[in-house]
Amino acid sequence: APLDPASANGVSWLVAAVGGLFALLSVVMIFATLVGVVRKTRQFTGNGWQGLQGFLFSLVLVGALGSGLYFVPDVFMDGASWSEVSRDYPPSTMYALYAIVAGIAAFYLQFLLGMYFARPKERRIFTISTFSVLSGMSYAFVMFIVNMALASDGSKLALGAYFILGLAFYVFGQKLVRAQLTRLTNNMLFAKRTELIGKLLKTPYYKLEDVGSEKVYTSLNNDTETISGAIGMIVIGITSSVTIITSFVYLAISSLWGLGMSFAMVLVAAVLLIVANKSANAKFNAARDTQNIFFKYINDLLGGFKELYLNKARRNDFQEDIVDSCEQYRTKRIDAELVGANVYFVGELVAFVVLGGLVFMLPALVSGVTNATLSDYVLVFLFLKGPLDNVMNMIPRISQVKVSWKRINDISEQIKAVESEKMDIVQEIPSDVQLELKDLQFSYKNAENEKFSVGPINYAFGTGEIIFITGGNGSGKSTLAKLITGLYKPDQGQVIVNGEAMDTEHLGQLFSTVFTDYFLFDKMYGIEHQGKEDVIDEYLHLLGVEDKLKITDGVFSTTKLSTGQKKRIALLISYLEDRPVYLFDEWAADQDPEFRQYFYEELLPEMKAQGKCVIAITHDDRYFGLADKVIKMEQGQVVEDAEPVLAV
Ligand SMILES: Nc1ncnc2c1ncn2[C@@H]1O[C@H](COP(=O)(O)OP(=O)(O)OP(=O)(O)O)[C@@H](O)[C@H]1O
Repeated sequence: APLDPASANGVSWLVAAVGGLFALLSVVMIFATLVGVVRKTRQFTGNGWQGLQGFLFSLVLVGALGSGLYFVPDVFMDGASWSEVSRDYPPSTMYALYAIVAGIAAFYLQFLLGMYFARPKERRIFTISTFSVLSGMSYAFVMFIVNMALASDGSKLALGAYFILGLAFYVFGQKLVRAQLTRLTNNMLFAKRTELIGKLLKTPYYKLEDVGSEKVYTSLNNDTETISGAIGMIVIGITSSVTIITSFVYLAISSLWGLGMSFAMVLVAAVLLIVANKSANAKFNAARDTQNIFFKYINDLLGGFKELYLNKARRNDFQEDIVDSCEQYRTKRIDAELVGANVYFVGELVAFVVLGGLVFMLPALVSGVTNATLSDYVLVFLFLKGPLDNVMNMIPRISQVKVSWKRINDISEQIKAVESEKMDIVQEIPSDVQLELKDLQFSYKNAENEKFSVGPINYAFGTGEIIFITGGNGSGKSTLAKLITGLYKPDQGQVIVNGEAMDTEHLGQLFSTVFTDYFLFDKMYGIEHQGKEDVIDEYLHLLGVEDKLKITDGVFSTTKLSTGQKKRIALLISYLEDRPVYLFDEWAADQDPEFRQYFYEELLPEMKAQGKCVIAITHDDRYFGLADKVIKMEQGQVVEDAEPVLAV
């Protein structure tokens, strides 16, 4: 008989224990769901016709499962009835039955409750894991049925019905698990991305400069993808592990020795795989580092395309370097992939090694191993090839996820600003400001060769004044501007606003800035443009770009403008921002002489007359006379508080 009372006893106890525990867990879940319903954190969602379909379908499946269970003695225990089973078999058999029935009933109830009283964004981990396990067991079950059919001499139709039942549960379980997982992983990806973006947008400028934008880019893009991609693999791996474990239980009935031997071999293979994988990973990491260099070259290639196009010698030199970098990547990559291929082979071979070991060695090692037992094992391991591959493939994925997860968290940690909360505080912006730079001091920490420091600087200016900052290239003008506007945090000293020291994070709210590397978004973010259409049109006209550009609902018709035109739009935007202090970093450098004159002689005085404080970094000594104060910089120091001389 396929299931004799003696060998069934142990399995029955196991089933009774697992089933009972599962039933208990389901009951706990039912209570949790009911508590949610009472507390109104869960609402009834019928899902209409689709919900009804789902219910009918689940009813059919549960019905099939119930009848399958009912006919177990008939098909698997020599045509016995349940009453005969309870009389002839050990009591554990009936306990197993009760546990299974209780488990199915409780789980089905919690499944329905969870379906009809869903909580928004619910993860349903219990349901997903159950279906994952169920699916894995069904796969193993299908294979046992085939084994039994091969061993039995009678009619195989009843076994065929179980075959179909097992298959149905396998497919249904997989479908459900994958659908849920797709949602789960994409939700996770969404959450991680938005979290990182949220953090990034609260990160002070100087922190991002320290971390480097490339790193953030790869984390946001590649690392999040790696994780979400791997989660699916890992869950499939878990389903497969269940199949393997279930099969092992089945094999234990057939021969404990065989089980021990296969278990040992699978274990050895897994350890081998982990070791091989470690070395593959180290090599992949090395390859990734060279890939980063290659990416930098691609950036240079596209960014400097014009310069390369115009000069053949430059092109050739550059090509040499970029090909060299490709070459390094190739070597490292081949190295890594060869080791990776070994890992793959180890994984692929596991099922065959176990199979061969059992067939050829087990009979020699243990006496009394029958051919029937061997063919049982062979069939099971042929079936298990897929699941074993899945589990073995899961191992490298886990380490990839670990690496990516660590990188995301590292970035997240690095950009996590201690003071980031301060960025959320909206302070009232005064219309009149007096700014005082007090012992302001700063030096670049990331400078590889020589360090550049600014300050200590003491200076005061405010509303109704035009301040020019001048000085040679690299004298620290832009650095000072970044300090004043709070883009950089001073190492020492403070910026005092209307008599009170202000946090670096809050300074930015006072300023409307146009830096030399101004970035023009294709939309007027953060600007209330409604109702200002007339003013905008007037300014577009004044700035001479009215034919070039239309602004509809704050969206620019194009950003393909000349450098000078872009700066003019920047001026318009800073005008609309209407902050008490304007800061222009060599704004006029890109403008034609007429407009330059218009900027210095009309616009700046107009801003001043409106009660703004205007700070301009400039080399235009012709217009120095217009300034109320001129700060001259040399090697990071203010050298001269030049009283303006009127230009002639
Ligand atoms: N991100 C940075 N990291 C390290 N050093 C920097 C950085 N930015 C600028 N520096 C250094 O600081 C010095 C001053 O640069 P800054 O841009 O303030 O000069 P500048 O007076 O505005 O010059 P220019 O007239 O050429 O715009 C330079 O010598 C430069 O090497």
